Amino acid sequence: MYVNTKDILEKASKEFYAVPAFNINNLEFLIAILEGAVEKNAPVIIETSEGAIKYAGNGDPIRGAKFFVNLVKGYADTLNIPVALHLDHGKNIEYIAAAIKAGYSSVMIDASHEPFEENLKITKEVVKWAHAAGVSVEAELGQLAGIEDNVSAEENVLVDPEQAKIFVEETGVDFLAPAIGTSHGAFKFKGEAKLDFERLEKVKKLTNIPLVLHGASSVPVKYVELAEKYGADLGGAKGVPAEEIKKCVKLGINKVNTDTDLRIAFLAGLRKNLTENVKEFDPRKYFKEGMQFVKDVVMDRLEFLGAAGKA
Ligand SMILES: O=C(COP(=O)(O)O)NO
Ligand SMILES: [Ca+2]
Ligand code: NA
Ligand SMILES: [Zn+2]
Repeated sequence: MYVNTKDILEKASKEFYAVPAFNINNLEFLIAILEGAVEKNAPVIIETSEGAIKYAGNGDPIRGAKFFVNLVKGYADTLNIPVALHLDHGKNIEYIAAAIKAGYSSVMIDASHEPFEENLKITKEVVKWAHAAGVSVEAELGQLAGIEDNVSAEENVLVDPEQAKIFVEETGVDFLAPAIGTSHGAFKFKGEAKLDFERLEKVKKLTNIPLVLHGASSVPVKYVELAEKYGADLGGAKGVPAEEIKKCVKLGINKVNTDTDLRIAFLAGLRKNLTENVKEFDPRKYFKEGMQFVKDVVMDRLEFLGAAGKA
């Protein structure tokens, strides 16, 4: 069933587990994710960046947002697990408005590159607007390095826990993404992963709302190697080890944004399948292996985040 993201995350926050938020751009990832969540009897959050909405709507945010709401709601309403649809890294007011109007469960307003007061002001506006439409809101404090669609920043700016307390009280935001050292994309960290756990613990204590970990892909070696075996060049790809993410969950992370891992898994399956089946020209056949790998990554993540069985 299609639900509000807040319902999923409040329960997770109370019981100290996390629910993955998987980014999609197309039908194949959506089917693989939802079938993985069904198999694990788990809640799941589907999220689309503004770039995904632009892609699905061929440049029109209203068309793209409606397309995804109908696609996700249509499929989710036939399932017995809670499914939410979230706008990831909302920055462009046109896209945020389109998502709210189309019926997204929640929207992120990402104004974390702005000065604190500006971020607070913009977020407050969006919260008023979204709440009037029954839509929940995520915001971000601090900055992640790395790239993702229209989101890019030179380097990490870690969250200030005291600021987080004020921010949550003043804005009424439903869940918060504190920057604690992760970054977007497949090339995280220069050297070892270093997440600021003490900082995370302080933010949870001071805000006591569901928290979001961005840039949380682990970049599993087996799919990187398989993709490279069939011609990809992902040299130097590195992610956040699952053990580090589990530590974050224990400290109060409840939504874990995962995009890159699904992209790499699908890429590996697609390259392998196309290479091994040179006569195949039915996409329902040559997409299958990539979809299976995406489903495997989804089920593994639902398991280690503690969302399995929580539907
Ligand atoms: O934060 C993410 C995804 O991060 P990854 O690139 O690590 O999958 N989406 O908002
Ligand atoms: Ca940001
Ligand atoms: Na988000
Ligand atoms: Zn992100």
